[in-house]
Amino acid sequence: MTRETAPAPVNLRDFEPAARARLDPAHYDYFAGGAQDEITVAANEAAFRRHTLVPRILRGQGAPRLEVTVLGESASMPILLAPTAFHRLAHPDAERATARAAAEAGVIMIAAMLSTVTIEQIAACGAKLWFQLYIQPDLDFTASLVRRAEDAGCRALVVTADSPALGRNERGDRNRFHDLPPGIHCANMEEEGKVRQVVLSPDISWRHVDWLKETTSLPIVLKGVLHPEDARLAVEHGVDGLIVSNHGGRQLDTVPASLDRLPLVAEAVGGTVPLLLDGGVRRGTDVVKALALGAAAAAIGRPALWGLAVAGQAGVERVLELLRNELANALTLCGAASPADVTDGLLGGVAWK
Ligand SMILES: Cc1cc2nc3c(=O)[nH]c(=O)nc-3n(C[C@H](O)[C@H](O)[C@H](O)COP(=O)(O)O)c2cc1C
Ligand SMILES: O=C(O)C(=O)c1ccccc1
Repeated sequence: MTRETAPAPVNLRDFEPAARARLDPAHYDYFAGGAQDEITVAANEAAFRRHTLVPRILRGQGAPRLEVTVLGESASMPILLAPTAFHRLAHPDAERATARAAAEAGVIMIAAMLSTVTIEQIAACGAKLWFQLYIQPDLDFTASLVRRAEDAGCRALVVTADSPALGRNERGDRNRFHDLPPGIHCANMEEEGKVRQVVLSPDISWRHVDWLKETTSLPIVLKGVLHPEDARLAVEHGVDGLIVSNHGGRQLDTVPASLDRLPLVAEAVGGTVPLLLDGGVRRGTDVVKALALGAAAAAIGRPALWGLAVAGQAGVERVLELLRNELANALTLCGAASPADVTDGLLGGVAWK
């Protein structure tokens, strides 16, 4: 028997080839790719595979409850949508489809500053939102973006700190993909009919974090923390949460897997601020491992884009539903009643290096 249509995706990884079949190859490469040799891209997923889980038995805990509260915001499960740029490349409904899916699933969406519809349009879709910011050297402009995010109802600011320059994506070079296609632009950067250039500035420093704290009363989450000393500095500077992240392997290549940095960062902050983890999260068991190593929640980047490319809002919803079901099943099989019930006692160590 020959199949006339591809089988429906049954897990997050299945969404990638399905998305690839629908996307312009240059756009697929932009989403999938990482810096240079993509060693860090591979390391992120590999790190989850190395860690083992040792379930507890006969705990009679019933079906697990998945709800969590992160920085005062409740969510239906400990999974967020990581900020990713340019959703319009994946689907005409763009970030609106992603936000509607997040609203439906009850998860927090971290809306990227470089979205292809405005933060106000995203906010109208009903999801719990945090706003991701690349601090621009023009602080008046940055402050105006912060005001817009506040006014739109965003409940935290996620400051991406791992991007003093853009990483080197050679797939983009090969494809000569350096500009957005006509009709697609960074909607938040539009001013009087012109679109401002985005600056990833090597001048951004802790001074800017201090400035931002004076500028907004929203909680500030620093994204891209890998060094325990930076985690300590972040707490000293009054940051409210950290995302342990290597930007999905898209910035400096040969950086270690974010999961492998999580225990060091957790030790450095000693429970003073909540930690989130992104990079390579593809399975419910990955989320359990992130929680066991000290994260309050995990975020997914590319899988949501694959869902968006395959079926718009419904595709992102399906990605979240699959991950939710896997997480519930993994927690049940671990004998854990809730995310808070997950400790490093469930970890069996690293199986191989
Ligand atoms: C296509 C794409 C665009 C991204 N754009 C941004 C961005 O604008 N700002 C940001 O802080 N991180 C950005 N990221 C990084 C994600 O927030 C996240 O750290 C990463 O995707 C997590 O890894 P994963 O894709 O393996 O889940 C982007 C990632 C991808 C794949
Ligand atoms: O692609 C990315 O990962 C990203 O963060 C970015 C940064 C600047 C411009 C476009 C995307």
